[in-house]
Amino acid sequence: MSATLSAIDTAKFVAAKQACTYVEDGMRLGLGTGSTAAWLVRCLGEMVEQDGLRITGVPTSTRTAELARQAGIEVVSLDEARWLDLTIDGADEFDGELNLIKGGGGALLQEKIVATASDRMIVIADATKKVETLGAFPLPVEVIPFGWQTTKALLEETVASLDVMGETVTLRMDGGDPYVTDEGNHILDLHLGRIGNPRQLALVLNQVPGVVENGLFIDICDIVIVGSGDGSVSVTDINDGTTRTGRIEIDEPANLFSELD
Ligand SMILES: O=C(CO)[C@H](O)[C@H](O)COP(=O)(O)O
Repeated sequence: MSATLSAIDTAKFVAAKQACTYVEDGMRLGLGTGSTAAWLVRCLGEMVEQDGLRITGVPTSTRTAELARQAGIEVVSLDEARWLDLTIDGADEFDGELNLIKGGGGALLQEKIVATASDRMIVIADATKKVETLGAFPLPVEVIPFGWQTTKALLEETVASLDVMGETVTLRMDGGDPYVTDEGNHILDLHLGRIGNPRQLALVLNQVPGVVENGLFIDICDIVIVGSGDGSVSVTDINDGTTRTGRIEIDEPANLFSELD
């Protein structure tokens, strides 16, 4: 096992480390899902173990719940926590207004509920997630299994007016079977290329019968932390319009790294 992190893992790690500076003793935290959020959970676990940090975490997926428990973080349900101080999560894309596409990992429903139930949401990402206009990443839409083909046809009709080309709506697969979310639903990915008006689209999609939730996060994210492979970070806060830069000293996260293999 190499002890050196790749540039992309370093970027995710330093973004997660920077996000940890927002975490205070006693906080109730929403814990995101995905490879970047996994770094966060490992970093928080280290703070719990080594610094005696006391936090409770509400995971946004069974995967994150398992990881958080392994890391020694006290896990509670959202119904137990009711309201959260902060949610930290990854994203598939973010734009200049800090609107997001999420759900590449299939956890968009719990992620949106948890982030919305938080005083603040911080997104941690590497620079590849920043876009001028959302939509190059296929937009995930969670739909109930009943009548999903009808829902797919209605979604195709809905997005037809957006002037998109080709097969625009595809059922996400897991091996040979439809992907099943933690809530027992399926995911339809919308290949739009460009989303001119994400705010409007988010509202329209949720009007289609069978749609449970879509992966557009509008006015939910407060701060985006972008990490880079050289250890630098940039922090953009939508509330005061500032972007600050800094650097995280990377002391080899050997104990964290070992859990990746
Ligand atoms: O929305 C998500 C899961 O549903 C993830 O946050 C998103 O897919 C980013 O994942 P990663 O950090 O692995 O790139």
